[in-house]
Amino acid sequence: MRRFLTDRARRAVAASLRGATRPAAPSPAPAAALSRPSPSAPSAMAAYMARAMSTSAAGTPPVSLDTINPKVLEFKYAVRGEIVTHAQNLEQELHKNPESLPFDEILYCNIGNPHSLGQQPVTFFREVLSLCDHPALLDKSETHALYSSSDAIERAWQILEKIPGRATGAYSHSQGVKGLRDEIAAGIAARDGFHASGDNIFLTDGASPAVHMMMQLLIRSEKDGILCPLPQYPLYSASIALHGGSFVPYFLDEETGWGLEVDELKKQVDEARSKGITVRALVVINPGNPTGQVLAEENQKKIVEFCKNEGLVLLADEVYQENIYVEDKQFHSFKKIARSMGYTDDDLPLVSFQSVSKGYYGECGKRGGYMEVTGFNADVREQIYKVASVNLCSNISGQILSSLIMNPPKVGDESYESFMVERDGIISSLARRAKALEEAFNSLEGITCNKAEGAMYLFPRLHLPQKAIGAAQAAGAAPDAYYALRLLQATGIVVVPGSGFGQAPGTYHFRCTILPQEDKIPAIISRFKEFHEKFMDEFRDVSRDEAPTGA
Ligand SMILES: Cc1ncc(COP(=O)(O)O)c(C=O)c1O
Repeated sequence: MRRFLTDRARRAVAASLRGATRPAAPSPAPAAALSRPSPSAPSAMAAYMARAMSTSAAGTPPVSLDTINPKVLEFKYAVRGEIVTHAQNLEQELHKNPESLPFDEILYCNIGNPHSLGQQPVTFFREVLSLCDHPALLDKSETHALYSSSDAIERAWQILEKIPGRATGAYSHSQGVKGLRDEIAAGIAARDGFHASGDNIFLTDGASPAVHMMMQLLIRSEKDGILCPLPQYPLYSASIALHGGSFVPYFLDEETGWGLEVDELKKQVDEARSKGITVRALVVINPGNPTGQVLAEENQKKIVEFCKNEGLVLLADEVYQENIYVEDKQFHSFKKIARSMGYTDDDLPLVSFQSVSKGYYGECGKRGGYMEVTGFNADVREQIYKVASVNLCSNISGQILSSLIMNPPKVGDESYESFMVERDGIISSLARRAKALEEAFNSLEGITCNKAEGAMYLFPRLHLPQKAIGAAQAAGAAPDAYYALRLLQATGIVVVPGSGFGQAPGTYHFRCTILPQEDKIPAIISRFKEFHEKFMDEFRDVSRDEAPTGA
């Protein structure tokens, strides 16, 4: 079993998550462009502006790749990368000339964006949101006939009471509306069985800004390192690069179902420290993206213990907490695990990220989410608040939705039954889609695929023939990117090459969401199979009997 990779291999993978080209040092701007105009000289100001708006005297534009922040050039973001851009171009081509391609639609399996693939919003949530946004409807008699349950109307009233001025168009407190934070805290306490406080909640425009905020807080220079899983969701590598820190990878073990081993964490921390890196935090994504594993409670305990012993902040990305598809696994928040071990706020700095974009709700476009920040002292908390206040506040619809997902209808509420039918319908359908795709991938020559225990993705491994690897190299592409591009061109199916998430050297994967609607899955599977079989036939360099098949 592959456990630990060599130092060189690890560096190569971490580097592959950055852009291929590091910018040259910025060339000095011509002295004339740098001289500041005197405020008392309007004509000099006009000349300065004219210069700044056009190209410099030397003919170089005032802003070029050589002069923008090199940290921006440094990272890659594969889930919206080149394959997706190519897919969008093909989509335009299809609009113009539907007969021009061998398929009639592009199937975006690249990103966890459920509503874009036809998932319907949860009625209760949308009814409450719409009433909060247009409170005049609350006073109309027709509203009761139009809205499916009176508790949605009642909930909208309750929420508006919590919002100062009942105004969803006003800025709120920079951590979010206090009454909504208290509601979220009550939801966390009900989920975990341990106290939670609204004062520890920071409402954000999705989990992404919350992650950026923590990186901004923790990273002082490239000497500060953040331990992240590989494969990882590229928000982490991108955010660390943007904030000028060091990405310290730890590998998940594919052979044990993407297991997270504390020995591996320890080895990476020691290695980073030996190079003068101060490791500040450990990122754990549970359930995993792109890998779909759900951590076992005992494993989580070891991780908490490790953070405590090593003095690390635990950054727990728990955005897929509602997406569990197997009976023998359950979601446990890291805060619950830490509290059940007897650790209090004084023992362990821990941040949990949650989002309205995932779960059964999948409301990515509403941009809602929060982080629960515990175990930081008051001085540091004040600084986190200051960082949050630079953005004034997160959007109010996202705040309301965050409170709703953490406090959905309960037994006895009028809307409870219909809500549960919608909720369970979505989760059980996702489970069926995950299983159907996993079985299809595993039935193919040259593909092995771990189960998606949770989240929204499968991350199959491609055992590519040497000839295919050679063809990719000749085309100047990573082998998995070459495969993904050929798949797109032949079928219209968009997946993300594994190299965008980081993978053990010499292994190739792709990430495919389980999100296309259930009635589309058989067609996707048959299109995929047809493509894959032809691809293997084109490049096969071993006999069919020797090639590995499904796990
Ligand atoms: C693991 C993980 N964390 C965070 C996010 C960010 O989600 P959002 O900013 O939409 O809340 C995503 C999105 O796919 C994700 O997969």
